[in-house]
Amino acid sequence: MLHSDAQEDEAVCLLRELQAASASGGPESACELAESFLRRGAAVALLQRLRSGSRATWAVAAAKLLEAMHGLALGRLRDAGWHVAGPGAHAGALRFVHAVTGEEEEDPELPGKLRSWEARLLQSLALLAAPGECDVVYHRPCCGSGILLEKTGCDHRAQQTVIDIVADSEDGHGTSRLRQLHAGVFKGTQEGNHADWDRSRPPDSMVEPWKEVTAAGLALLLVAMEEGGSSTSSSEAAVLVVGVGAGALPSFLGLHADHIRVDVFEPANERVHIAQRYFALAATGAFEQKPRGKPGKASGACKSSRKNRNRVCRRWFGKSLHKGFYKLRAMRCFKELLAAQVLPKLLLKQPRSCQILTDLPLPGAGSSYAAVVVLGSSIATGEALDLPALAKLLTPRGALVLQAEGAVCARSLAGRLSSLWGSGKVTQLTELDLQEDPSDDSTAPQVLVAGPELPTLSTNQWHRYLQAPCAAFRPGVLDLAVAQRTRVIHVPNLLSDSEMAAVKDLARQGQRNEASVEVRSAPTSDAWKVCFLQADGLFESAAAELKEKLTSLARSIGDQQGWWEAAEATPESFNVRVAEYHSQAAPGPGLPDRRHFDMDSLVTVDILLSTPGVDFEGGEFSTLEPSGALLAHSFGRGDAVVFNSHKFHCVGPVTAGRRHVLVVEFWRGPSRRCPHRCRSLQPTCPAEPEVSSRPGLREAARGAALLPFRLASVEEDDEQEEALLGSTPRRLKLLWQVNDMDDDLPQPPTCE
Ligand SMILES: O=C(O)CCC(=O)C(=O)O
Ligand SMILES: [Fe+2]
Repeated sequence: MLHSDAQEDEAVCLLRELQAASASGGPESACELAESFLRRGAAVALLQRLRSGSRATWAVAAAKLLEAMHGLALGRLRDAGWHVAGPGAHAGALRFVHAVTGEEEEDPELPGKLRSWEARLLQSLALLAAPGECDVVYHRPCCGSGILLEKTGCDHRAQQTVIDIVADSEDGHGTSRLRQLHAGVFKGTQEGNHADWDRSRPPDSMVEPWKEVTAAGLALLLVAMEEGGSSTSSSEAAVLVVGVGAGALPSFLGLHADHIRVDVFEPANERVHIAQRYFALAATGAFEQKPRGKPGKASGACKSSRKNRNRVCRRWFGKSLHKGFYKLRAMRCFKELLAAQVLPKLLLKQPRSCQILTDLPLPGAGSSYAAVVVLGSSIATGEALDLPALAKLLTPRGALVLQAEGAVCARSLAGRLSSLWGSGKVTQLTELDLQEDPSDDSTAPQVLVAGPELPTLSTNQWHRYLQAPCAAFRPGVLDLAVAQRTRVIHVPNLLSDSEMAAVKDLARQGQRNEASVEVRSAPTSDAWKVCFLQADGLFESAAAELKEKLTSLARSIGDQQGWWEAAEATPESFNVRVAEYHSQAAPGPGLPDRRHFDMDSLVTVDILLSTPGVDFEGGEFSTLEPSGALLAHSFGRGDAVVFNSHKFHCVGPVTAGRRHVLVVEFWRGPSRRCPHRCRSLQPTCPAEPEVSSRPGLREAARGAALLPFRLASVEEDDEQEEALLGSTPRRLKLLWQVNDMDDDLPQPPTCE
């Protein structure tokens, strides 16, 4: 990009201004000045000029300005006790340590007034200023072309920026590249409201934040319900996505639901161009601007079959993937070649293209959609949305799925949707967050779903329409909210001394197989070790009687307590999922997460094998009750606590000695023999011994294409009293679970 001397001067002038402010008014006013530069869109412009390198003076001034701004933020943080400890876990982040408390934070709070996004951006400027770590690959300012993009009345919303961040990957092997799309003023690499694509993964993996997973999940569910309702219908199911963004949702649907037609309404050619060229969106349609160069360099999905990868690896390297491929890891040039040119062309499944529409289709013109999805910050405020027009595009059972930005926007959108179909046909969704304080959802992302025949949202529906076709069994667990109201049953003296000795002996045998031991306190310490006794069938072969005893105990308690529908409880569908021998030495973390639960299991039997107060101190087992209080359950050596696996439970830190427990989880699936806590809903787990030794079986064990996530829990938001009165929409909290089936398989080569 050409720039005039006037613009060149601008960088130098800004720098002088900043230096003068630092010298005279102190860091406070210098920080304010720096923030005002950022508010006016200076960061990307500075970075871009820095990269251009052709104008030495300009580049030097830009670098100095970025460094000076970064220095101001660091000075402020240092004053508050925070020091840089190194790169953070995420590309583009720094890790800070507090000198007094020792706390580690990627995003420590700056004291005083500096809590804005500008402050956060100031903190990450080091990355932007360090050559080679960050690249602006596309930038189109919306007004003006100087560093300061300010134009009266312009909020720079139309500005589009694509940046690449190159940083050390977590495993320390080379680098990983993160690509981000920012609409509007660049607010820093850590800011939430942008598309994030880790380019070592396929573009559909951009569907990760809760709101996107929710939109994708609802779209799939609505389509499946539609198809389920009229199997004779000849017309193909369709979804309309309003606004292309980085193309994450259409890419996802095109890959995981390639029988669905996906239309994308996007009148701005430039946005389609960005999604195609920089985010590998496969698109067709009568939009004007064709992408320049090769579309989507690293396009496609790493979901290709291992067989395919091996074929290509043999062709290119004369070796198969399993035998020695990883030795080539160090050869970066190979990796780059593989990632950029070989894999996309030869290996990867091509997603079905979406169709770009530059005008909304006319109602009744042959297009009706099971779901119309509106995501993205620029339209999420909803003002400009013609909801009645979108509503007319729905099939009779279809629904609108809208992202709302914050609670205020959600309320106003809900009001507008209610006027279409009545408040009973609108549901407001937020995240069921197990980690965070559940009382604070004012800033949580929200998704609204509304339609003339709004479907019931439940894990049962999800299972029936989307999971059942590719899962061998239904977990049949209680929804979380119901499970919290169940009781913990104390069974004194369940195991005799000799039975406990036998368990310890079993653990000694199990520990010989390194693969069946997991260090849960890693990387901080090795205080807490878990040995999976069911691995290789050890638990069932060497402890058959004990297994029988625990199974019948767990089953009868569950029956008695009503933890499942009587009709579901057949003896064949109640088996040991995992038998864990835990050993935790002081100082050990316990299991601090108060909302931890044993997902997908029905009953957990937890047997204490050490004497509290003698063998160990601390390590108290508690449950989080619906009242919000922690209820401690004291149990002695040989005793068991038996509880519904979906009830929240936790363990206090072990402060002295060593605590041993045997934790056995039962589920609807088959008895597992794999060396981990299995998450596969297939008849066999890919990591089971006989499966992993036979590649053919292994492919089969993965079964039909599973979606990468599923609906794990739906909780009614009972804090919302008006909802009960029927004056506001229903509010539900959704929890999504990752279906990471490939956990135990060798990872595909990392692409750059
Ligand atoms: O240590 C315990 O008593 C319980 C452990 C547990 O809940 C788990 O590992 O899931
Ligand atoms: Fe647990």
